[in-house]
Formats: sequence, C-alpha cells, structure tokens
Amino acid sequence: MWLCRHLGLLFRQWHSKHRCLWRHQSRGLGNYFKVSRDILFPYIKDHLEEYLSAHWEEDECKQDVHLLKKQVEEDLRLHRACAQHSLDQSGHTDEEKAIREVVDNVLWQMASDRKSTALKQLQGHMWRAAYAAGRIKGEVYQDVVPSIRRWRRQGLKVYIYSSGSVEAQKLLFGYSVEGDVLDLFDGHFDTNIGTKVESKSYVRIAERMGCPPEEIMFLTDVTREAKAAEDAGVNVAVVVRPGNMELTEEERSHYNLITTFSQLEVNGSA
Ligand SMILES: CSCCC(=O)C(=O)COP(=O)(O)O
Repeated sequence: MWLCRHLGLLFRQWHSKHRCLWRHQSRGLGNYFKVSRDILFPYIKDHLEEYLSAHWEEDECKQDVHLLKKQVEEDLRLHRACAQHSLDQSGHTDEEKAIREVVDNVLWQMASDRKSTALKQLQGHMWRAAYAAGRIKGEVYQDVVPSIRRWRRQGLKVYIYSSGSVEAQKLLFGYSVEGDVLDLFDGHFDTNIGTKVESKSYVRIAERMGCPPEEIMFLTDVTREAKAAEDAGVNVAVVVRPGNMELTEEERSHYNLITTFSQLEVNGSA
C-alpha cells in the first residue's frame, strides 16, 4: 500500500521520525488480508487442472498459457530452474499433456513463491470466477478499512502495489467480507511496473503518482521490498502480522515495525 499526500507536512514529520509506512506482505497482501496463504493460493492448487480443462479453448485462457510459455522460454534463456514434469504422460491426449505441463509449471512457480506476471494473470482469472460464484471472499483484517478511511479523511491518497495483478487486487477488495471497499484506493500497481524487490519500480510509481519519493510511505511485510523502496528514497514501515516471515534482529532494529494499521497516525505519532 502507498500513502501519498502532496502537502508534505505529514510526510516530513513521518520521515524525520522514521515513521514510514507502506504495506506489504511476504506472500500476498498479507498486510491487509488473512486469506492469501490459507484460501487464495490453496484454491488455485485445488482447482487449476479443472479450470484449465474447462477454459482451454477460450481466448483468455489461451493468452494466459501463451504468457506462461513465454516465461518458461525466458527462464530457460536465463538458465533459471524450471518445473520438472511429474507424471508419466503416456496414454494421454495432446491436450491433457499440454494441460499437465501448465499445471506442473504453475504449481512449481507457486511452490517457489515466484511473482511472475504470467502466474499472477492466470491466478487473477481463476479467482475472478471463484469470487463471482461466491466461493471465496477477501477477508480483510479488522483494522484495515477504518484506518484507511481515517487516513483518507485526513487527506492522504492510498494506492496498492502488489505482485497480484491489478485485476486480482480489485477482486479482492471488491469482494471483501466488508463488501466492496475499492473506493478506499486512488490507484493500483502490479508487476507490470516492475517487481517489488527492484528499487526502480518505486521510482516509477512515484513518477506515476506525481509525488516525490520522500513524500510517500510504503507498508510491506517483506524486508527485501522494504530495502528496495528505501533505496528509492521512499519511507517504509514493516507490518508484522501473524504467520509472516520472521524478521532478523538486525531487521527488527532497522525498520519501523507496526502490528496494526491503527498504529499509524497522520500526525506521525505511530
Ligand atoms: C491480489 S490477490 C493475491 C496476491 C498475490 O497473488 C500475491 O502474490 C501477493 O503479492 P503481494 O505483493 O501483495 O505480497
């Protein structure tokens, strides 16, 4: 999440006290949502083969598979590790084999916590169908909606930057247990702007927001992301939620830590 206010005072205060907030999680919107690890990702694993078989001939699914194949080509070109095919493919039709290859690749990417745009696009499309059918909901932490509403009343602009596709972000907040709360956000960014562990992504986002990096606060629960944002001159706070990755002693002393959004006050007194 990003907060941006063009008045400067808020951020100068926060900056001087190192009260920098920006949310993010190690494995999917963990600053906001309880469910990515427990519901969203298992949903993909459990329904992937069924989804691909049902939608294989549709243009959108073909595009998703095409993007995944391009990613495999890129991985091979860069000598990155690739998925190993798990099943004996003999006795299967060409379509079944092709689906199996995609399933293996997607499961492998997820096990490796890859954040490729190709993976995120397919996941977004699968979740869209699941939200529409009422099978899943975005279970937002209790402190999130009231805190963001308060910040917005105080004049902050709030953005999402997630490895999840913009479409998936909108679904998560559009179908949340609190109802459609998309009005909380002024904009969305995903890996199309660059990965969250690259400093230049944060520079580009600041440019898009029309806001100097030092007037922006980034909340994350991933310290590699926090480091990249800091390197770009953005203020950072690390959000500690149950089940997140353990922080080292050094990380604990270096970063401003919060356990709930309600600890962030616009006057800088977190
Ligand atoms: C947008 S819904 C699922 C989030 C997701 O797929 C993911 O990988 C989370 O990434 P984030 O950058 O939000 O930690």
